[in-house]
Amino acid sequence: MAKLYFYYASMNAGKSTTLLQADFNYRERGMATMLWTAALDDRADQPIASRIGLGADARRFSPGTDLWREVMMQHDETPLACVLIDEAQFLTAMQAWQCARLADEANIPVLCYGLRTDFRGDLFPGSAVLLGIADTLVELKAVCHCGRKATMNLRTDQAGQPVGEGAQTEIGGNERYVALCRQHFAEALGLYR
Ligand SMILES: Nc1ncnc2c1ncn2[C@@H]1O[C@H](COP(=O)(O)OP(=O)(O)O)[C@@H](O)[C@H]1O
Ligand SMILES: Cc1cn([C@H]2C[C@H](O)[C@@H](COP(=O)(O)O)O2)c(=O)[nH]c1=O
Ligand SMILES: [Zn+2]
Repeated sequence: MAKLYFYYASMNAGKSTTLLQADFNYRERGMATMLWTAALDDRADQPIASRIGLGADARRFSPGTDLWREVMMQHDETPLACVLIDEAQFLTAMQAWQCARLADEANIPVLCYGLRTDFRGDLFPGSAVLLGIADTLVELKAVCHCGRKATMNLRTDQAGQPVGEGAQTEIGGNERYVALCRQHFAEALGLYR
C-alpha cells in the first residue's frame, strides 16, 4: 500500500534539495520517477532549483491540471516508482486528493514538498488538505537568526520592511522572504503589541 507524504517547512529549509536527493536515490537504482512543480514559479532556469545549486526538469502544474490523469498516462507508459511534487502549497484541494488517489488506487507513493503557511501565518489551500490527509508528515527545518527553528515566512518590501497585507501568492526568494521563528515573525508584524 503506497503512501502520501507531506514534507513541509518554511522557506529555505531544504525542501527542493531533499526532493532532488530522493529523486536521485530512486533513479540511481534504475527506478522511474515523475517530478512536478508549480507553473507559476518560473524564476530559475530549471523548473526545480535548490539554493544549493541542484536542479532538475519537471512537469508544471496549474490549478486546471488533472494530476491523476497525467500521472496515470505516464505510469501506463513507464511504471513509476514514485511521484515527487515541489511547491505543493500551490496544489488545489482537488489536486491534493488526486495525489491521495494515486497512492491508494494506483499504489504509487506520492512525495509532496511545500510551505505550511503563508506570509500571514495562514495555511495554503494545498497544504491544509495535505496536512489533513497525508499518511506521513515530515517537518523540515530552517533556522531563525536567533537559532530557534524557523517555522514562519516573513514577507518584506523592497526596503526590507515587513509586509502584513497582500495577495497570498507572490513569487520570490531571499530578497522577498525571510524564515523566522514564530516569536520573531509575530514581533516583526506587531502581532504581540
Ligand atoms: N552553497 C551552499 N552550500 C550548502 N548549503 C547551502 C548553500 N546555499 C544554500 N544552502 C542551504 O540550502 C537550503 C535551502 O535549500 P532549498 O532546497 O533551496 O530550500 P527550500 O526549497 O526549502 O526553499 C538552506 O538550508 C541553505 O542554508
Ligand atoms: C511565504 C510565501 C511564499 N510564497 C512563494 C514564494 C516562493 O516563490 C514560493 C516558495 O518557494 P520555496 O521553494 O519554499 O523557497 O512561494 C508565496 O507566494 N506566498 C507566501 O506567503
Ligand atoms: Zn527567532
